[in-house]
Amino acid sequence: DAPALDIDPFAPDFFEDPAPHHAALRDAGPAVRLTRYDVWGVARYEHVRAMLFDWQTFSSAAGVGLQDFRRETPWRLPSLVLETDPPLHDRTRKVLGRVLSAGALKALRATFEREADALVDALIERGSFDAIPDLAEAYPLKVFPDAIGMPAENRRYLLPYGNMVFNSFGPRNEYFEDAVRDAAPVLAWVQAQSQRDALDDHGFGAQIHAAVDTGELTADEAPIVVRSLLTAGVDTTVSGLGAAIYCLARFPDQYARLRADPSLSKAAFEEAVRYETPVQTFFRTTTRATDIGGVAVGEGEKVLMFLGAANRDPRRWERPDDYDITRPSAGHVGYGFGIHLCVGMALARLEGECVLASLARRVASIEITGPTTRRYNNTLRGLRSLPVTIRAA
Ligand code: HEM
Ligand SMILES: O=C(O)c1ccc(C2CC2)cc1
Repeated sequence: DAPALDIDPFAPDFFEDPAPHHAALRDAGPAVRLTRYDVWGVARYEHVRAMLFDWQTFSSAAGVGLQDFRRETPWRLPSLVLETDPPLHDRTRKVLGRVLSAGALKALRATFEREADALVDALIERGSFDAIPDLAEAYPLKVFPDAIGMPAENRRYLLPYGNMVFNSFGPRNEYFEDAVRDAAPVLAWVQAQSQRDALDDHGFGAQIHAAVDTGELTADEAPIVVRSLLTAGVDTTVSGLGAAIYCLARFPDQYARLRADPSLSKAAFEEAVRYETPVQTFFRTTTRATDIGGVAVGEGEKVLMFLGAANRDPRRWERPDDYDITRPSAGHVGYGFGIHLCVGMALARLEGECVLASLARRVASIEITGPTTRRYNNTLRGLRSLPVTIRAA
């Protein structure tokens, strides 16, 4: 019968070094029974990619976490994009896709570049700092809430809220319990911040609420669609930027290549997203009996997609464990694929490109000069601390 493993993908030894567990999962078969949670796990690139494209068989509407919304009350009101299937998904995604389109973001490029240069110059003055709070967190927390149209105060709730939600996709373990301990003020703030009157007239928030005036969204839906940006728009790019800085600090030959050609900053960010896969896992729920690479899977089963394992699958990637900024990393599943492909991808890439280009032009070297500690979260992969010393170019 089906291959089975007793691993726990939501535990410290998995978080600290997923590689051996990912290899065991890929090698055990196309789909593996995760006996600890009584769900399926899929880790090979070929099958993860196929699942992402087959939304009819592998649905998001029962939630993309371990919780099955058909059987349990969701921890929060479900997202109207992430946790829906067509046709509802089509309507809400169309609004977000327009607001966050590469064309819409052109107007932000100059601001994003200026903010990156200002932050990097200030960090050069300091010389030594912690690249996670002082750079990976500081930059998205400055540019993204501005782009949404949020007031300057109260941005401190964005990270705690993201931490809760990304933990809520996993089991109700200590990481979830710790994250939701004092949730009330944060949840109240998110609800208030998503309302039309809490957002300035020009940002992404106002543009989403304007879809009510055109009848594309109802007045009740708009705040939930805005909530999607508050949820997914910060903690993800924090992890992505942290991953990129960590890669460039660990692999100085790659940083030297970037220094020689700052136009490689977009590729360097993308390869970090493949290499570290900031969003490690998501679930789907089967809508019918099916098979994954010949392994029979029943109807109503939760299937965990290991995006991080797929992005290191030797069946798909040459030298998968090398961080190589000249590799063609197109096709990685770090942003998902198919109808739920990350709608904020262009924004994330713009942030990554701006920060890495500023570093490439202004900073001669990035050295890790203290102990790194990892953040434990049920979905997000990232460091808690990355002490570095940088030298001006
Ligand atoms: C490096 C940064 C990011 C990574 C790695 C990332 C990753 C992902 C992944 C893997 C998905 C697919 C989820 C699924 O298939 O169930 C996704 C969807 C999504 N992302 Fe991103 N994301 C990033 C940045 C952003 C940003 C900056 C925003 C908002 C501005 C955003 C908003 C969303 C939304 C709303 C969805 C749901 C789309 C849908 O279901 O149609 N993400 N992201
Ligand atoms: O719509 C949402 O609330 C939402 C929450 C988390 C994500 C993760 C994948 C980045 C995406 C969307």
